[in-house]
Amino acid sequence: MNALLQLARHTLALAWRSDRRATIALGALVVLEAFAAVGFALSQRWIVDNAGTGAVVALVLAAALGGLAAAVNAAGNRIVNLLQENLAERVDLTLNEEVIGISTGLPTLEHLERPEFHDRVSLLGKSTYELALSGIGLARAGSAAVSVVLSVILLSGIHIALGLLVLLAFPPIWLSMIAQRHREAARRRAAADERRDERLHRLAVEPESAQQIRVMAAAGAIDAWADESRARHLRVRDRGLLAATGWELIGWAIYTLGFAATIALAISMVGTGAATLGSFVLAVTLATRLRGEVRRTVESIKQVARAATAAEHYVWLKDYARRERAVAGSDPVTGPVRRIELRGAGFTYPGGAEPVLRGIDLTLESGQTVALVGLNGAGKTTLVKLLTGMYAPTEGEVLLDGRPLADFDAASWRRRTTGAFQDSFRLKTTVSEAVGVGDLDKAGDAERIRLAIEATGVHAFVDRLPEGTETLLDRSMGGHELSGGQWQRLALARAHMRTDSNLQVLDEPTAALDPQAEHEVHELYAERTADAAGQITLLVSHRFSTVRMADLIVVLDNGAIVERGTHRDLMESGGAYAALYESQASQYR
Ligand SMILES: Nc1ncnc2c1ncn2[C@@H]1O[C@H](COP(=O)(O)OP(=O)(O)OP(=O)(O)O)[C@@H](O)[C@H]1O
Repeated sequence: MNALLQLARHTLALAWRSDRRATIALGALVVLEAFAAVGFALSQRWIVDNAGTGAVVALVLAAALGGLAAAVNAAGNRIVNLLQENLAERVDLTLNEEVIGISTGLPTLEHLERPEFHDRVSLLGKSTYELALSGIGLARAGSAAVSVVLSVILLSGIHIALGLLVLLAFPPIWLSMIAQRHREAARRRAAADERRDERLHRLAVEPESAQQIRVMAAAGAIDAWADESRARHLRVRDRGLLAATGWELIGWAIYTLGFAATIALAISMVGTGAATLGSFVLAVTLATRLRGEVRRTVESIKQVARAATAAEHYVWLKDYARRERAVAGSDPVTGPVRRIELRGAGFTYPGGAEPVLRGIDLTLESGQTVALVGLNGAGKTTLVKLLTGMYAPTEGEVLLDGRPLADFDAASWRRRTTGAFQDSFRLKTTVSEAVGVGDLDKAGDAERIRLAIEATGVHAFVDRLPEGTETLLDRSMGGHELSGGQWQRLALARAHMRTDSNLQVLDEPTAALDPQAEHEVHELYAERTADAAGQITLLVSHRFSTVRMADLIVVLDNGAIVERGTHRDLMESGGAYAALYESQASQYR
């Protein structure tokens, strides 16, 4: 009962937030429907019993009542369906916004590593229709119940056995609830395969992946993997559906037998004179309608049960966000941070068996450029994620001027960080929007955007675009497409927007640039580090010509720091760094 009330509260609030007028209109129509059903049956009895008695007024009133009830029923149904569609679309939008808000409002990105989070978001996304209609489903179940009670009172007046017909409603209702549980459990089991299927199939139509898939002639294989996942999730869902249908059929078989017995009883009562013909018509009309009411109740219950599962995902997501926010720090990062430290820091990804970072002790001082080097998979990007507060270390801590990063409000630390990354995302907006978003406070400042564009060399190709910085970067919308290197430069300009950052991270953002361009970019950031008070630059690169300029070079191997020092120190010590540097330099020679 408590869960039902919670569901009603959540879904009504959602519907209310999405479209007030539609919610009120639907509520009013559902109440009218409850009385229309009984009104129609009563009018039938009065018409039959008064036919041929000369009671014209009674006949006219009975006919008017019948007509009105039938009209409310027919028109009501149609309007309810229309309003429901409309409301469902709006609730869908509201829910999407809320889920995005929950995801982006979380202090770290840890939730994105959790399959359960993705499963619940995707199941919720597929159930917004049910969730939108569940408030109305509950109201309809209530209205059907009122209608059933009124029918039972009238039927019992004819014969108590007819009144008991209502008991027959319980097997289909109860068994349909069991059926629904089977369906939901199957959907839950199928969710991961369903996501994989969708994701793989999407690869074929997204421009970034479609080309590479064709070059490798891998479309068939990827399609086959997607099909395997589809076959698996459909098999699981079909099995659930089969079990559910079986339970529902048993319920309706019991009901149909009872219904046939009732009609037989009503016929025999008219035969023995125990009931008038009008009462017989009333009994048949009510019994028939009762079947409709039971069916309506069963449908509403199904809808509500589906919505209850969706609401459970919704409540889970909200609770998850609340729990995460409750343990997150709230102190704002104010003045420039002079020292960022990692102390005994280790990290294991959620669900991961092995730590990918262990025992990291490292201090970054303001004014320093620190380079991280190491083989693929050594843990460089993960270290960056800890420093930018995307993940909290699972061991040890990150300190800002001696205080744990966990004490600070994550958003305020992010406002003090900036960066460009190896897999920078392609923001397909206008050039100025794609750059301006690097510092939202200055996103409308054309002068600031221009400076960022010029400093990073983006103007060299943007000025040749048909509408300059107002050019739309989206081919699918008739806009312009950039090359891989141009997209990377745009990401660098975005990172350049923020002038009051404390930590700037360059995590291989120049892989697609030519060596000369890369060199210029790193010089630019080194200048920024020297100029701005409190600026710390963290550089991840595989190009040693760039790395050698750093004040401190840190070599990571298999999640641990194995060497640190300046280029000269490390070359003199002749360790891992010197070997890596030599092997790259000899290739150039
Ligand atoms: N989101 C993730 N979930 C689980 N494991 C991950 C995740 N991201 C990275 N890893 C694992 O963590 C280890 C370190 O990865 P990381 O990206 O930090 O390495 P890297 O040194 O930056 O490598 P590269 O030079 O290839 O960019 C790898 O073994 C990788 O498989």
